Amino acid sequence: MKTKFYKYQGAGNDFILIDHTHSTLEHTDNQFIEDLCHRRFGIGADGLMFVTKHENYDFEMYYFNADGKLGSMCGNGGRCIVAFAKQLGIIERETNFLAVDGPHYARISENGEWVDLQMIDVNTITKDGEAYVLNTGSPHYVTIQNNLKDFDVFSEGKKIRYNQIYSEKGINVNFVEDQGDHLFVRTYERGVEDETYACGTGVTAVAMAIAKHKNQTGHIKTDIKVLGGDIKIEFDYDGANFTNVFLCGPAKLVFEGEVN
Ligand SMILES: N[C@@H](CCC[C@H](N)C(=O)O)C(=O)O
Repeated sequence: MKTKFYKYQGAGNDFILIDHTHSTLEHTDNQFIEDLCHRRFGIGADGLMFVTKHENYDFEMYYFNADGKLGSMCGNGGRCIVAFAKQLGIIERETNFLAVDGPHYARISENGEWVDLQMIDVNTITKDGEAYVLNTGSPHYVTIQNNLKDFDVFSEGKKIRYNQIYSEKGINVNFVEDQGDHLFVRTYERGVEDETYACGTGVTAVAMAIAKHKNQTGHIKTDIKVLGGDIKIEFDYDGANFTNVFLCGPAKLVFEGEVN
């Protein structure tokens, strides 16, 4: 049987999307998902998502990392699945949907190519040496790095992700350089086990860590550059809790096709 798929990207974080609204998602073939995400032998993607029906929400998001395993929240994936739900006619320009970390509100721009996604509130940031560790739907490690353009994100990120503290559960590792009017961020992603062009929960974690680092409070807007484009983060921070958190950026259909 052939399965129709759609390929989306959000700031270069790319995903395979499959409409599964006709039936519930009871079994998943994790090897097949890994094969489809493979960049040489498959379609190629950082992850794969199913959109399914839900009684109390517009839809439910199921996200798998490129390794074929069920992931934690994917922010850029969340923005792409919202654009996909609009393409399928499930929603108009606003939605409330369910993901692995709970309900999310999102709104789509008039041209359909920019999605603002509300993320979970965060009230815990810990430190690991000079680095910040927090969960924005997925676990993140944030560390400041000078000359980030020339830094070996793959090797250094992998070392942290697989060190004694994090190797069992894994962690996404973000390196950030303050470039004045914006932050430049590069991320080593768990589940892809490589650097990706963008990580939505990652840049959200970075914006929060930098606000804490600089002792900023109030309504904070952060412009972020990643390898795949530009992302904006907004939240309120009272010195302890991050609320009204929005991850805003592009979400675009790249191509569609069928797999056997
Ligand atoms: N690319 C994602 C993060 C996806 C989750 C992650 N790889 C994990 O399971 O740890 C994003 O945009 O947030």
